Amino acid sequence: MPSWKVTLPCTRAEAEAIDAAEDLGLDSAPVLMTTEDVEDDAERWHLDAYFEVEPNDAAVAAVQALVPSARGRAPAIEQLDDEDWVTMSQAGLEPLHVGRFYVHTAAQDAPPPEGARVFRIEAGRAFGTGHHETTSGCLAMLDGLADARFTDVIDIGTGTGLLAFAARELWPEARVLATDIDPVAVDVTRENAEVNAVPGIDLVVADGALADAITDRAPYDLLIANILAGPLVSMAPEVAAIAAPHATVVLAGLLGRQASEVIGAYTACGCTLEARDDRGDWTILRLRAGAERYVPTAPIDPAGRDGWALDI
Ligand SMILES: C[S@@+](CC[C@H](N)C(=O)[O-])C[C@H]1O[C@@H](n2cnc3c(N)ncnc32)[C@H](O)[C@@H]1O
Repeated sequence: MPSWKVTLPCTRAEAEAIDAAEDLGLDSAPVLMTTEDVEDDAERWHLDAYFEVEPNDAAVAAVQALVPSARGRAPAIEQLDDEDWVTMSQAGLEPLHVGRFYVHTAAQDAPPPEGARVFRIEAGRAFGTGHHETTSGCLAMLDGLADARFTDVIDIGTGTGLLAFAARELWPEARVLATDIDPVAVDVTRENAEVNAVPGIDLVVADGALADAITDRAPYDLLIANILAGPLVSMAPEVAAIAAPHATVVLAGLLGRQASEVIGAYTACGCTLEARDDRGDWTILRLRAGAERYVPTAPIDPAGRDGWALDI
């Protein structure tokens, strides 16, 4: 999770021109947020850039370059603890209504729409209040599959658990396994499952899809992974290998310009593209696994995955 913040004042025009997922050409891409501050009846704006690692001089310079009006001003650089980030990222988030799902955080208590399945999601130290385009896009994609029948579901990179909970709601008979590389996310998912009275979510801390706890219960007929383009590409053979013939695969976390590379990686493992939803800079893909179970052509070594650092 992001843990450093670089702040600079900016103008409204600069704020409006800044894109949250702007590619600054850095190894560690920041999340950018612009905020309007009202002080003494005057309109002021500032830019916050959240980094997962301490920003170096090049990273700070890249942020400064976004706001020429702040030339000569020293940026405020602050280290955040996880709770600070979470509080900030949840503050002001409006409840979200996607298909039959209504998602809110503890900060909002407006009455939900009648008939909606309500999830109160605390991100804790994990990702996924539903407000990111990737999460809401996956929710919409799952909601659109409500008439399908699935018996074995896996949510790889579950974050707060929200997508696994939606799957549980849509397919009450299915076995649902939620995994994350981050043990904190698994704890947060367990807590959220309790708060929302979501039964029967099995949880595993695992990197990718190679762990015995995952492969032992393969194949899965619905696979969901909202991670990032690099890991999605390098994980394609292991994800395809746990998919049942004709399984549905929902992928997110990729930018639109990365879609062809991700689609190519899964096509090479027997999948075909069925649907694509572009939301802002982000793209959600739905693919169908091949008619026969995919067998990787070479043994997969997670330590040998080479796509992780790719800026594709
Ligand atoms: C963008 S968040 C998505 C969270 C949630 N599924 C959602 O849609 O809101 C990506 C999650 O994937 C997890 N992750 C990253 N790399 C992973 C890997 N190799 N294996 C499993 N999970 C991974 C991260 O810890 C994080 O919780």
